[in-house]
Amino acid sequence: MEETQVRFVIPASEAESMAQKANLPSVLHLLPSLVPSAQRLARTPISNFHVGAVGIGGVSGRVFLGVNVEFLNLPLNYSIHAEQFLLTNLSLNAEPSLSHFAVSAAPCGHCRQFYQELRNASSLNVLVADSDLPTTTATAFTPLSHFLPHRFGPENLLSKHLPFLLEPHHNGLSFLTNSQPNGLTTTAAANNLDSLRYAALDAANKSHAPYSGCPSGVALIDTDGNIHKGSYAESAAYNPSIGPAQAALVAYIANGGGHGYEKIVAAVLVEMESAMVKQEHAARLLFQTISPKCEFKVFLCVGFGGTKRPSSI
Ligand SMILES: O=c1ccn([C@H]2C[C@H](O)[C@@H](CO)O2)c(=O)[nH]1
Ligand SMILES: [Zn+2]
Repeated sequence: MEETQVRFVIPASEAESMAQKANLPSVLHLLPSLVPSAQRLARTPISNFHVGAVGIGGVSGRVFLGVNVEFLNLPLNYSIHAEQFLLTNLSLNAEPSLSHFAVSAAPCGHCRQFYQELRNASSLNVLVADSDLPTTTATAFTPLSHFLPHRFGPENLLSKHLPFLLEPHHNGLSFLTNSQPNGLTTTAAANNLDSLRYAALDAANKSHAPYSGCPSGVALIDTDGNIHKGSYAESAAYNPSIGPAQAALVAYIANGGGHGYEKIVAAVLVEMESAMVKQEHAARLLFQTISPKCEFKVFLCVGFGGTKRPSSI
């Protein structure tokens, strides 16, 4: 498919007309056709292996893209998989469900696990749009349960009455009184400190952290004065979780925030004072490494923490 500037979120009406123009029978067929365009947006300084994932929102019909992102000079577990990027992109655009997605290579075990956080995990339709596969396999959506038949998931730990990933969350967090640290020194960032703090608090309130009860959020600002925010999202299996700093970088990339990261001038993390799981050191290291001049501040909050911890046996 011809493209120069495919965007990370495509409105439903535009997706419909793209499908019609390309003579495709439905928007579902558009998903694999956009995978190569998504792949070109991947940021892979380490592997040079470009993964693209393209999904459709179950409620709005919008089409969302995801790409893999690797960071030089950091451990590999700071990387973001295309499938995780895709879910983060849905979350930051308040899309409450994903029904189908196409991806350029078979999703790894870690992504199969991360997708268990969705209420419709078993019936989520996946298409591996790998041009090396026989066409029969390459054109069929298959339920995620086929890729991960014997699953470990949220219901092993929690009640299904709690919100799943992508469903609306409000963690009831507010700032600790008198928790104002020194202001940021960069003028643009200092002028926007309140907006940044509240954007990070909002992101923390939307965080999916039912397993630890330690939600968090990050907001960052770039040299154009644009604010990008991201919410921490946990997995029942812990390790495929996505940190709040990575989630904010997904927003930065998806909003067209520029090629490198040196435009990021300040970042604010909001997390709970009493948190057992803290993001501060990991987030600071990430921003320091990718944008050495970026100022990084932490604001503590209090609150219910959103969801219940798993009960012990
Ligand atoms: O399911 C997968 C497997 C791998 N990758 C990325 C991670 C890394 O950037 C590169 C090589 O593993 O591909 C994904 O995005 N999704
Ligand atoms: Zn993966």
